[in-house]
Amino acid sequence: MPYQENNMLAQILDKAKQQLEVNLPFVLYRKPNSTMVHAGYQSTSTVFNVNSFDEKGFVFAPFNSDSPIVLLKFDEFLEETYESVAVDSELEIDYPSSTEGKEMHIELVKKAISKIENTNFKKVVVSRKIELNCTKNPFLLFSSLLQKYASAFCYLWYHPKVGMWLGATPEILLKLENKRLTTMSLAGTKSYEKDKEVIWGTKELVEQNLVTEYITNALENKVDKLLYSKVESIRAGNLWHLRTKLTADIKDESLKSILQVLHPTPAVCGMPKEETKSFILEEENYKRAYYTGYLGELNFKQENLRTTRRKNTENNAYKSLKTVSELYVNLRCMQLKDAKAIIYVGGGITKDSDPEKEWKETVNKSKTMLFILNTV
Ligand SMILES: C=C(O[C@H]1C=CC=C(C(=O)O)[C@@H]1O)C(=O)O
Repeated sequence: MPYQENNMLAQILDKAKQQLEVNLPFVLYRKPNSTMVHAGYQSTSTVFNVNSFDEKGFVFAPFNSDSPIVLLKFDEFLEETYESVAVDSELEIDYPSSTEGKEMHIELVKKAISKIENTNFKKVVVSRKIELNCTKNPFLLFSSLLQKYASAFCYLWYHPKVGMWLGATPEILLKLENKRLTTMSLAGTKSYEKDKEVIWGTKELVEQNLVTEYITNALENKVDKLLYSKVESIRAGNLWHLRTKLTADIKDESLKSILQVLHPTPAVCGMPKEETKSFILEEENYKRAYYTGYLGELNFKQENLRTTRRKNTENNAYKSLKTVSELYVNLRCMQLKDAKAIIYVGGGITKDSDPEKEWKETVNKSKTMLFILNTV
């Protein structure tokens, strides 16, 4: 059944449509496991950049620093909740049997494996893009994402001078509430199969552990009280991933310095960071742009209503303001451009990678966006 637009979001969507008609920037987004859509609209087409990370707004950052880190400054901000409807989330779709780009991707994976065997590389994430004709309404695509991927961060982002992007990412880069930091190490992929338990192999366990190791080292001198959750399997649409949640208190460090060491993590780049990044920039056959960058709220003010423990006080609640940044890694995303949808997908390569399986993994990852394109 074709996807119907959600009436409860009429105001937010109408305003975004008006922005698009006159080429003005906006972003619509929904956080994981929430039914509230946030919408920010900018009233000029200026491209604002992030430099100090003390700026406030919605940040949209590329994988590499050759594209600007864009900041949407909201002149109007709306929020609306919607009702989620039960959807068939089995994501059974026929992937178009195209093997376009297969040879090239397999060559790239083999090169990455050879680098790991012959140099100090431990892991490198290589990726590709898939271009499809698409004239679908972006607002319908976004509304569909909301219903299909409840546990993802879903967004539709537009700036006339940068482009239009849409995604449903399972990965948080960081959340910083005053000095309290939350991040995650997410890696390792298996297909989701109904009623079947996921069984992880050594390749995925090692691959994910490298990300945890990297984050630990990166944060070592910058935080206190670093704590880890146990490694858990989390579902993201038609896939399973391995995840460890990390929390800490940052020392006297700026958000900028934390981001400098975290981004790009080996969930999207590799180990060692600079060498694997150069490999990606030289050897991948296209430009990632904002895929594997990050996006989200920068320095939002949140009101905290705290209740004091003292009894018999009339005024026993007080308000405090905290500064919150919540940034997600731009994965399971696509760009809408010139009547095309460009889907971006990649995977972590280690010494145990099998090129054919790595190809299949990118095919499976592309289904997150393909499912939306095929059902709207
Ligand atoms: C690079 C991607 O996923 C990353 C996140 C989770 C699992 C991954 C993996 O198993 O390779 C990747 O590191 C992508 O979806 O394009």
